[in-house]
Amino acid sequence: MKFSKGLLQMKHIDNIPSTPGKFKMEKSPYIHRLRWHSSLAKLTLWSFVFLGLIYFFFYRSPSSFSPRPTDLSRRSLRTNFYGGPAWEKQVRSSARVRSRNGISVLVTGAAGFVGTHVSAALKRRGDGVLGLDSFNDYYDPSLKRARQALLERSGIYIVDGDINDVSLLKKLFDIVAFTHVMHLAAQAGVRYALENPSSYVHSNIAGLVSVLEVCKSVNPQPSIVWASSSSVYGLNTKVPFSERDRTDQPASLYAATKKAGEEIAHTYNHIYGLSLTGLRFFTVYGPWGRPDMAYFFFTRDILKGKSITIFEAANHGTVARDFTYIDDIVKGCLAALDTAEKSTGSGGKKKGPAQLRVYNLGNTSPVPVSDLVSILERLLKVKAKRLIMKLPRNGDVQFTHANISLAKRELGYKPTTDLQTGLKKFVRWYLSYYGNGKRSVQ
Ligand SMILES: O=C(O)[C@H]1O[C@H](OP(=O)(O)OP(=O)(O)OC[C@H]2O[C@@H](n3ccc(=O)[nH]c3=O)[C@H](O)[C@@H]2O)[C@H](O)[C@@H](O)[C@H]1O
Repeated sequence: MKFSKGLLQMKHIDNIPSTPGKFKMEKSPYIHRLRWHSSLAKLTLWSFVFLGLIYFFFYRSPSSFSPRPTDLSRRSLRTNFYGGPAWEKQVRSSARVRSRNGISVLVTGAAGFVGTHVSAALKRRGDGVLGLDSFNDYYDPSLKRARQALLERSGIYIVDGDINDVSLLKKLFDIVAFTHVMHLAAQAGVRYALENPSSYVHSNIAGLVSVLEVCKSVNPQPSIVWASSSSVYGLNTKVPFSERDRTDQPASLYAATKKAGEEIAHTYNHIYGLSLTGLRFFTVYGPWGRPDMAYFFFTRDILKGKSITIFEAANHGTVARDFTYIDDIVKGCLAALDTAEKSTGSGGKKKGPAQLRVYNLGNTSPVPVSDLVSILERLLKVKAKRLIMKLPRNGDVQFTHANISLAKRELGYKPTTDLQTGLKKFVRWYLSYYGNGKRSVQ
């Protein structure tokens, strides 16, 4: 908005010399010079006003007083102030371990879909949990606030802040010596990268680096488990996808930033001895899910009687996903935290080799998107208005299928929920959350 106002003013200034009659030769040269001088003075004045406004908006605005977000097109250009005894007490209490051998975990993206479920599960077992979330408006923030309210009821506090805010992260580590970081804050969604590419760089690359920078410099260093993605397999055609397969042909910027994250993890492990585990999630779904995902907005649109677009590959080829239920993913996340070895560095220096792992967390049984729609139709008892469309080249891949033998062997990961059962639970939640008419579906 500030930009467009500025541009409007600039247009206005540009218009002055061409004001009708301004340079008409029939007027006396003296008058002409006088007018010309006064126009020049006006132009100079307006230029100063305009430059002043630019200076005020871009250099003196409140957002510049804290570490400045790198992405000016982003939604959260606000500054939060943290601190004070009451705030610190809340942070400490939320992160307090309440069971023997419990861990204290900083969960980034705690108001997100996976973050909420993981935080709740950790708290249930007596681990200490502190959440961090920027509550950005990539999708309806009121859903994030509802998840926050849910977590608050079980004593989990979510700090409202950005992972790029290094001073905030440091402050949190000053208050609590977290043993683990569950880093789930990210810009998700494959197709949105066409609309807002910089948000992916801001969260998935700059944000990851700022989390790792702080983790490497604190003492003791925490162990880190973080969310990578099945999308790193990109255009691979060999299925099922194994961790040993190539990941150098991403189909979306989202995938490219997750792949970059895996390389960045390698660097911080190599230089600083950080223990790092990346989890490649396969299309996670379930209650409290993300409204930008197909199963979620298909449900909304089927109920509204709106048509839905189902993608198909060339020659009527099937588009399928290894849809993975949230409870299975949570088990995988907890197992990754529990098997994470300690980081080996201190004072920002590596003292020995540290653990570096990557696991597929999928369901290992892909389902065509058209079958997903049929299941939803049965559960909702409404016929979908299907529009079949050729898979656009917008970041989507045709097929995902996880080989989970490594996670099975090393994490004891064993998914137990099929799509039919998982969607039943999702639909039940969806109807209870949106169905009473109090909340609008956005
Ligand atoms: O595993 C991941 O790493 C990613 O999983 C998820 O991506 P996807 O698997 O693409 O899920 P999602 O958008 O729900 O589309 C599902 C299916 O519906 C098809 N699809 C989609 C939209 C539409 O209008 N029509 C359609 O057929 C579409 O072609 C696809 O086949 C996360 O969003 C992402 O953040 C990341 O975590």
